[in-house]
Amino acid sequence: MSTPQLVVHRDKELMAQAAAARLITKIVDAQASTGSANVVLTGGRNGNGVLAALAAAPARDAIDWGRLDLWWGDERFLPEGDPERNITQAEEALLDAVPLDPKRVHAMPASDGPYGTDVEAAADAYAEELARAAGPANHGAVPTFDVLMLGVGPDTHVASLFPEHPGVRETERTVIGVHGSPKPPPTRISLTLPAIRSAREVWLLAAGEDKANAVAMALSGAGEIQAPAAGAQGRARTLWLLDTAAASQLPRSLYPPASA
Ligand SMILES: O=C(O)[C@H](O)[C@@H](O)[C@H](O)[C@H](O)COP(=O)(O)O
Repeated sequence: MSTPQLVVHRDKELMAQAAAARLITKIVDAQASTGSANVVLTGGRNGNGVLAALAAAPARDAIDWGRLDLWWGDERFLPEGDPERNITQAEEALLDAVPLDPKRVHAMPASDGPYGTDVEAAADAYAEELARAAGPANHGAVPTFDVLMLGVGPDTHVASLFPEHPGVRETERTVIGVHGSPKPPPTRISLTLPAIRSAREVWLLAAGEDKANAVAMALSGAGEIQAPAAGAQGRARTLWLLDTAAASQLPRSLYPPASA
C-alpha cells in the first residue's frame, strides 16, 4: 500500500478544477500506454464537482471517450433515473456531454432493475461484472483501476463504507449490499476495501470545513474500522486532494505547502 500524499488547494472550486486536470492527464496516459482506461467514480458534491469541472475543461477531449471504462465506488439503491442516484448526477455533470461507449459505462444495478429490490443479488451481479472485466494480469477479481476516486464523508466514510458498520469489515467480497446507511438513502451498493485497495491509484476528495475533522482523523493514525477513509489506499498511489478548509485541522507536520 502507498503512503498518503496530500495536495491542498485554495478552495473547493480550484480543487475540483485541479483534480479534473489531473484526471485528464491520467486517463490520456493510460490510454496511450494500454489503449484504454478504467476509472471509478464517486458520488457526492466533491465527486460531482470534479466531473463538472472535467466537462468544462478545455483539454477534455484529449480523452478518447470511446476507450474509457467507468465504474462506481458506490450507488444509492433506488429506481433507475432517480435524481438521487450517483449515475444520474454523473450524467448531468459530465456523462451526457461526452461520447462514451455505453457498453463501457458500468452502472451499479437500480432497485427496479433485473434483481428487483434484492440488493445482495444486485451487488453479486456487479461483482461478477467486475470479475469478467478483470484480465489475467489483474490483482484479484476486479480490473486494474487506473484511478479510483472517493469522496470523504464528515464521519470519514468512503463509498458506502461507514465507521463500525459491517461493510468496512468485509475482507473477501468485492461488492456488498449496504443496509441502514447513516447517510440517506439507507440501502446502497458499495465496493469494499479490498476492491478499493486493488486500484493503482486512489484519490480521496475532501473540501469544506465540514470535512476537516474527518481528514485529520483519517490521516493521524485512526484504524480503518473507525475511519474507513484511512483504509482507502492505492497500490501505487494514495492521493488526498483537499482544500485549505478541509486541511485546517491537520497537524502541521502533515500539512504540505498550500498549492495555488
Ligand atoms: O453515495 C454517496 O453519497 C457517496 O459516494 C459518498 O461516499 C460521498 O462521496 C461522501 O458522502 C462525500 O459526499 P460529499 O462530497 O457530498 O460531502
